[in-house]
Amino acid sequence: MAEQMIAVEDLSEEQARAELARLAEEIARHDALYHGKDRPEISDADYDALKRRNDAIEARFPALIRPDSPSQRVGAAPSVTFAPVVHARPMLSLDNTFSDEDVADFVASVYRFLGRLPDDSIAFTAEPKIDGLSMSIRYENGRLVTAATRGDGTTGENVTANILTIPEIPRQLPAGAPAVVEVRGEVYMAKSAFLALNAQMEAEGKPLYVNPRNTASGSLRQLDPKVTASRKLKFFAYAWGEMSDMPADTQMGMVEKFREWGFPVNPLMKRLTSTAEVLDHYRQIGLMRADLDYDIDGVVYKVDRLDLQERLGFRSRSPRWATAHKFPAEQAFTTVEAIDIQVGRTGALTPVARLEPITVGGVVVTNATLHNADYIKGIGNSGERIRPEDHDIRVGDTVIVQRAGDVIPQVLDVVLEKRPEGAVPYAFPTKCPVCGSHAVREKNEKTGKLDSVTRCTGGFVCSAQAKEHIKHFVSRNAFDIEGLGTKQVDFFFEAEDPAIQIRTAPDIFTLKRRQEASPLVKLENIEGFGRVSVRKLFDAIDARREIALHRLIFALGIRHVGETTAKLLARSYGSYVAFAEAMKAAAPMFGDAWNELNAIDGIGEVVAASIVEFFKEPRNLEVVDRLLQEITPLDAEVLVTSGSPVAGKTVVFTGSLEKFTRDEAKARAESLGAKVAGSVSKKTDYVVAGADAGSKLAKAQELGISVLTEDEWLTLIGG
Ligand SMILES: NC(=O)c1ccc[n+]([C@@H]2O[C@H](COP(=O)([O-])OP(=O)(O)OC[C@H]3O[C@@H](n4cnc5c(N)ncnc54)[C@H](O)[C@@H]3O)[C@@H](O)[C@H]2O)c1
Ligand SMILES: [Zn+2]
Repeated sequence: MAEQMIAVEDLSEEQARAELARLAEEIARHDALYHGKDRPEISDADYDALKRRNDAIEARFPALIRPDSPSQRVGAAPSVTFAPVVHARPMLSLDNTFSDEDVADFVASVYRFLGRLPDDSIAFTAEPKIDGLSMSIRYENGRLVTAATRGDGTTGENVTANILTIPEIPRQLPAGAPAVVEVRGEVYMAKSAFLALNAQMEAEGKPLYVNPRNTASGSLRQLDPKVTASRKLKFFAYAWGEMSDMPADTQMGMVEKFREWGFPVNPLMKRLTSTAEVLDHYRQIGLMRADLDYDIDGVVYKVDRLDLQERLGFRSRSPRWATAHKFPAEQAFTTVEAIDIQVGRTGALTPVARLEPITVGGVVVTNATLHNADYIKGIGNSGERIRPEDHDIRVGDTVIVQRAGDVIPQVLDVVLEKRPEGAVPYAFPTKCPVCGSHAVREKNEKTGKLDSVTRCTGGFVCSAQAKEHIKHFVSRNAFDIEGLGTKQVDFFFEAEDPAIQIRTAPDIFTLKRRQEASPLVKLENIEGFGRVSVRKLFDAIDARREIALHRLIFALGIRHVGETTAKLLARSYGSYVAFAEAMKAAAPMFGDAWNELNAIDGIGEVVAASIVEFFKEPRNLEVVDRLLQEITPLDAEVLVTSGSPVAGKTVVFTGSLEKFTRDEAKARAESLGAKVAGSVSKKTDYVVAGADAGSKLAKAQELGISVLTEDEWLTLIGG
């Protein structure tokens, strides 16, 4: 499809002849793949485009129409695997319409053909176009005798044994049905059955099926009817072939008869009289499309009155009284030209496929998300296979792209047959493409497995994340700088002039100096800032040049380090220098510093790893150093855990205490690293009993736990 095609109106006769020959061959090849093998190589939309080009050339050069032209043929030759069935009446295809104008043209052509009938006097039926395969089922004297596929329209394949495995197709018609009845309709596989089948294939480690249509067709055209039976196929009746008697005189009436005879018919079929109504129903069905349990690819319009159908008759491959109004294709094939990495506001590295532009669902798609490293390999979020092992996505691959509703386009699968030689598996970057910091996959706390997301560790410096980081930095529980709200941060971040730009946290504290040094660009002259507000802003910034340690730690925006963790860290290490040194020492993720960090109650391995990654990244340290030239973190009151005789011990206070209140006792014990519990258990280390201690004391004695008086407790903790 990529080669430059000459526009139809510019073709010379010689070129047109050659092009028609090429199209005849190419379309025949796709027909054989699609109808014969159930293995299309191009999307339906691309196929339809080839057909339309063929039609357009033939319309310009009618003399060049070939006997083997795709415009004169239906389907593909029947497979020799099945006995041939010559259809009593041919099984034709449908003309396609793609736009509202096409539909209006169709309606107008019907009126034109039938002679001057008053506006809106011709009724049309509108019903979903089921994406399955058409089937003709013949009944003689009420009994099902043959079932045949469409084949090339004249001769189909005898699949009677397979059709008999579909329970919702009656074997016997009720008394009163005509002697010869050929009911035609669509065999399809419900989406739910398709998903269940694929789930089973996956469990058995077998390759997955591509879509319900091909699977239905493949399931039906099986030599072993048992396989067909296991596939739970379904049927909708909507047309007929030979009928020894006509039981109704409208399309709607015929379908109603089928329903009475026990055939499933589509409930969304409607009889309508104006183009506007018809188009409205098309849109209604379009809205329901995703929720239906079967795939549809359009809406079929048919003239309702059978006498009018007869007058309209047929073209070579389709009736003049019907048309299929197709939905925009939601899947298409295209090639991956490159895989780029986008860095999100939280530092997530998201791979994006740059695609050769393609129309999907009526919209041009040039990019599709590839989610994460696992998705590229064909692994889902819970570690399950979503594509076969060798279907990893590579640059140069031909892929199936899907766009459903407003969802970002996705790459569904890879066409292995089209993988170019030398295509190599995609190597996911280990460094952030924006800032160069190293990127990591975290371990999931619950499962112990690697997180699917790869993240940039340079949160503090990475420009992809910087704006969000600055907003976090100035937020209420961090530096709490009044006058630097979201709007202002956006303004300073986007400012071009270095005198007013804030791109990293230290820039906040140099803003005033830069302003004073800049005679030209003055904040107070910029709309939204007055002299007063500028002075207030600088005051607010200066007021934070001394900052509580936990606020600074929180402000760094280290992943997983919230306010509570920041406080724990501040109280554990006391000063910024001690904290930073310990974190650098913990980098190998073993040894004393690492163990000490993990021993802090409330800090798990994931949090610890995240802090260590932050301090491993020299880019982060460089910015923090610049920040520390501007601010002074205040030391925190250190929580003495090491060297404390009660660190890690569990204490229960009971009875009425005289030397301290319950709250004081608890706070003191906790500051020494002890846990204070409300009840006595085997895990209790000490029970501190005041006067009138009751059941807790008894329990402690029973369990043999040390019981201390208030004084003994004070002696133990050193007063
Ligand atoms: N991707 C490929 O390589 C490739 C190749 C060949 C065909 N195709 C696709 O197959 C289709 C072309 O095949 P086609 O010639 O069968 O034409 P068609 O599918 O566009 O229309 C005719 C068929 O619609 C079906 N149909 C479903 N619901 C119907 C209803 N309610 N009333 C009447 N008919 C209904 C019938 O089976 C009928 O034969 C197109 O969608 C085309 O894109 C794709
Ligand atoms: Zn980065």
